[in-house]
Amino acid sequence: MLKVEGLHTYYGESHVLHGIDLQLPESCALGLLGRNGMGKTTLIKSMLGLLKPRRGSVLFEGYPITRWSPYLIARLGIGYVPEGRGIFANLSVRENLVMCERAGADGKREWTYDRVLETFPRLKERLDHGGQQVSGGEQQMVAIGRALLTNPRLMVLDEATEGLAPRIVEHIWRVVAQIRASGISTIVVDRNYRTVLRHTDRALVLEKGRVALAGESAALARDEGALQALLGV
Ligand SMILES: Nc1ncnc2c1ncn2[C@@H]1O[C@H](COP(=O)(O)OP(=O)(O)OP(=O)(O)O)[C@@H](O)[C@H]1O
Repeated sequence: MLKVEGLHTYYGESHVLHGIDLQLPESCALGLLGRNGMGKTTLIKSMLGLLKPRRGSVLFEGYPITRWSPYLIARLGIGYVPEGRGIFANLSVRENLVMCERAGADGKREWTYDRVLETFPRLKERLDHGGQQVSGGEQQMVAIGRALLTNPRLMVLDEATEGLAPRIVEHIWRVVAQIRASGISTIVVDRNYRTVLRHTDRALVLEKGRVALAGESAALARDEGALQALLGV
């Protein structure tokens, strides 16, 4: 479904990604791990057209999407929940959701406005609130709901549980599990690596813009020593 080869990305002269390779098969959940500043968000943005890699290639469903515009990449069926959520402050919760509702690239409409509200019942009482008048957890639910309403084939979640209360974090992981069970491929970035490994099939650990470790999540979870060396504080 997704294939990244030899990706190099710079901010000006600062060389941040040093030749990343990754493959994501259909219906696979991939965890992206690494300490702060190791390049996870840069990698995601480089795959989604938000940053232009200087070298390397990205292939999604057979389309060579390297350097395509983000909106064209999104239309191929990628739902993105960005770090910081990206909620439109001047739109209500309802408007934030409704504006994104559309059939997927395959014509299916499995995720509807009503289904999103069933998944996140708290939002039902907040529909007329401004996008940024609601709590951080509710904003995160809007961001996830909005991405699901595009009926994506691949969901990318960058730090979706960052700074949220434990009960909300659990809820979000349950929704991630539902998304995964429904056959949508997922890429998940999160600080809690043990939880990421429980919710994914494969994972890779970035260190200074390079893949330091990659493999099946269950196998990686048994290698606590290697994980601590790369991710421990
Ligand atoms: N806009 C930018 N301009 C210059 N350097 C940047 C910019 N954004 C990120 N960087 C640098 O690129 C490197 C990778 O950052 P990135 O945000 O991809 O890391 P990350 O693994 O996602 O970490 P975090 O969890 O902190 O978001 C860091 O050294 C960071 O300082």
